[in-house]
Amino acid sequence: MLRIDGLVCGYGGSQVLRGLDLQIAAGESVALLGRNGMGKTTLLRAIMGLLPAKAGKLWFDDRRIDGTKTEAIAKAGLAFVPQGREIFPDLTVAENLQLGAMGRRGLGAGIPQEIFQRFPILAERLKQKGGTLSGGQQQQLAIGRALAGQPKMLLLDEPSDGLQPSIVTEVGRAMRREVEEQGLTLITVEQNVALALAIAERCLFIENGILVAETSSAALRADDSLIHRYLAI
Ligand SMILES: Nc1ncnc2c1ncn2[C@@H]1O[C@H](COP(=O)(O)OP(=O)(O)OP(=O)(O)O)[C@@H](O)[C@H]1O
Repeated sequence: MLRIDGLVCGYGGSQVLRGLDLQIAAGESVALLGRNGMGKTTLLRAIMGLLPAKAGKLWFDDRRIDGTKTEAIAKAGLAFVPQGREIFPDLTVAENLQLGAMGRRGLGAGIPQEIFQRFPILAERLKQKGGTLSGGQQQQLAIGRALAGQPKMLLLDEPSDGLQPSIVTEVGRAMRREVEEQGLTLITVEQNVALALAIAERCLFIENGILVAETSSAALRADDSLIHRYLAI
C-alpha cells in the first residue's frame, strides 16, 4: 500500500532522512520507534507531502505521491494526526468531525457512526467547543476527525503525548479495533513502547534518518534488546 525508496528529506541544507526505504502492506499496523530527533516526524510529514522529498520515490496504492500536494494525498486516502493534536478549538466537536468527513469525502458527507463507538466521549460532547475538552478528549477528537474522512491509512504522531495512562490505554484499544475491524492501515510514531506494542504488530527502528532494524511486536515482547540499543539514552 505504501512504498518508499531512497527517501532523502530535511530542512534547509540539513538532511534528516538519508535514503530511507520502507514498505507497508494494506491492513498492517506498524510502530515507528527511535530516539528524539532521528526523523520520525519528518518521515510522516514527507509522506503527507508537507515536506518535499529531495530524492527518492514514494508510492501509495501504486500511485506516485512524491511531488504531490497534501490535499491530493489526503484525497487518495492518507490522513495524519500530528503531535499536539491540531483540532479547531473554537469549533464544536460535531463541527470538527464534520470538517474531517467533508475534507476527504466532499460536501454532505456525514460523520461515520463508528467514530462514536470508538470514542463514546465524543458523542456526549458534540456541542462542546474543541478547545474546552481535556487533553485526552482532544486527542480522541483529533483521531476521530481524521477517521471521519474514512482514510485507508492513518499516520499518528505520538498519540500518548501528555495523556494520563488510562486514556493512553483507551486510545490504544480504539486504534487496535480500527485496524482489526475496519481494516485501517496504521503507522504510529510513539515513545511509549507499551502503547506501540498494543497498537502495532510490527516495529521499525529509525536511527539517523534510515531504518536500522525491524521486528514483530511479539518478538520484541520476548526480547527487548532492540529497545535498549535504539531507544535507551
Ligand atoms: N521545522 C524544522 N526546521 C529545522 N529543523 C527541524 C525542523 N523540524 C525538525 N527539525 C530537526 O530535524 C531532526 C529530526 O526531527 P524529527 O522531528 O523528525 O525527529 P523525531 O524522530 O520525530 O523526534 P522527536 O520525538 O524529538 O520529535 C531534528 O534534528 C530536528 O531538530
